[in-house]
Amino acid sequence: MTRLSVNINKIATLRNSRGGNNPDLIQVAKDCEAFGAQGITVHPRPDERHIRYDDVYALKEIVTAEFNIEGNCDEEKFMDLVLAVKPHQVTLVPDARGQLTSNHGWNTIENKRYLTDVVKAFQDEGIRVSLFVDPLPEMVEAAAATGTDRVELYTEAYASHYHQGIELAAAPYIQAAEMAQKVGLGLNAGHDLDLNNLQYFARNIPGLQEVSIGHALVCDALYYGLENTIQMYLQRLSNIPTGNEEIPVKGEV
Ligand SMILES: CC(=O)[C@@H](O)[C@H](O)COP(=O)(O)O
Ligand SMILES: NCC(=O)COP(=O)(O)O
Repeated sequence: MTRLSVNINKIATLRNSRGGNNPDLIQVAKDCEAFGAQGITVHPRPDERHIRYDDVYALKEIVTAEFNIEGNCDEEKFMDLVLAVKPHQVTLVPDARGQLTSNHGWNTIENKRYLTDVVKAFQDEGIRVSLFVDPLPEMVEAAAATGTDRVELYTEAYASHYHQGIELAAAPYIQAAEMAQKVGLGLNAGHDLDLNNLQYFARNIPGLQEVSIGHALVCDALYYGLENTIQMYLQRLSNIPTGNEEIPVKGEV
């Protein structure tokens, strides 16, 4: 079954908006796990607009499910943080400092040499590496040459076009996923996935191991409550026909 990693960035956004500790990010992470989340994802950005670097150290002490840290390895502080915290997984995202949110994947062809070195630095510390990429088979194929364990498909285009034609919206992701299988990469996905678009995606993308979902899930929790909402997302990921079992991946840590 595709695993659900809950991104708690927006919990930190709400907390920071008043300068106190409400909502308590650490307690929310514990509760997300208790409610069924199979992972916790955070994306500490250089401006610490939501997740602060200190949060990551505190979360490391309490997260018992998969801990996934996202960020840009161009930032030395991010590299140092991840190598110190040693999460289960690091997802490398080529975001510039001023971006509102993540909006593109790596050019794994142009950045092959650089990413190869970075991937090794994390793998040498026992950290699984996932590269955030657009749903382009050539970017997936080139990602494999860096030695990465997985790629994460950037799903904003799927979410944006889902309503105009679901098969057409999913087609590039199926092709990218088939390339991932061909080159022996594990497969994650994320960005703008929600209760409406998730089930079709999970049922039709071969080898999908993990989705990380935050913004829509936190918005849904305002109406349905956090426990209910996590259960609703897990329900979208359950009863997936076999054939989407986790694929053992070379170098998987
Ligand atoms: C990499 C990705 O697509 C998202 O996880 C992103 O990290 C969300 O960041 P914000 O929560 O800052 O929009
Ligand atoms: N990698 C995607 C993620 O962690 C959450 O993205 P979103 O659901 O907040 O768009």
